[in-house]
Amino acid sequence: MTQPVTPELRSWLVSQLAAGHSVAALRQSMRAAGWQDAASDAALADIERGVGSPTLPALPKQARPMPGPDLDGAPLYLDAGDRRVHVLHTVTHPRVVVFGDLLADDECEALVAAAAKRLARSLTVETQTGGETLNVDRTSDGMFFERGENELVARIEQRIAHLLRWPLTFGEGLQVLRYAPGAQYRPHYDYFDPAEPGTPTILRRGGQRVGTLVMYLQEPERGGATVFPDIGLEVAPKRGTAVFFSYERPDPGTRTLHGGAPVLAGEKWVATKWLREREFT
Ligand SMILES: O=C(O)CCC(=O)C(=O)O
Ligand SMILES: [Fe+2]
Repeated sequence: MTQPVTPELRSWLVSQLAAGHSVAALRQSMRAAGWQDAASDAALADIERGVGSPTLPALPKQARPMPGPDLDGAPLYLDAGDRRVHVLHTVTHPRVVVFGDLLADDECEALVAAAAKRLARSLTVETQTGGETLNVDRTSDGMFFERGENELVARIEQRIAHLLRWPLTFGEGLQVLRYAPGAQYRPHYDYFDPAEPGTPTILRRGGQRVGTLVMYLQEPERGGATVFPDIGLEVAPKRGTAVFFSYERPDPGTRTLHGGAPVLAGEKWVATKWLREREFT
């Protein structure tokens, strides 16, 4: 006999997910409350897919959990667990939020230093082997940290999970990019293009990307804004500041086209955190 999944249970699950609880934690609480795993899994799977079922009325579209800060009451500051973050600028469609003081200067410097070592090594390897094909759309150099790789990375990931109310385990590892003068990242979407043949394989690791946080670690002297051509927004790459945006479906209609404008002088460093629909493994 399968237990019925009531609309109340469903909305409770949605709110718990939105509050940042992991699917694993919810499954455990449901088991403790006497739910059969099959019933929990069915409810969670339906919510993750954002669809209804015969026993489960479909949720209104806006109820699908998405990452994002709690802007109720138009706060000027947000509690990110271990840090008070400034709300500098918001856009509703697409959802864009610019945060000030998300990272301390010494955190930015330490991330750059740790990434620089790895970047230097990977550049050497590439020169020796002939390297990967040059991507003309992105002329920056990049590396990835493992999730929770060191104390600093773990602390920043925890802060982001708190601020954006999205489980830490749904995030990809932090990516660090360095833009030398002249380097840029042409406008693109961060979601995986459903029309690309490789996309189904990529999606097995945690579903689509649904949100992006670009954190500025080192500011160039000129240039290097993060630009959103569809909405005429340019975010200055100020150290410690970050821009967040989300996209509830992999579609240009989300107006999340964005890029890194060419750096005109100096060096720009950013760290990007991409958020997936589900646990990223
Ligand atoms: O460097 C920037 O301003 C944008 C970076 C970006 O779009 C990305 O990492 O996906
Ligand atoms: Fe991007």
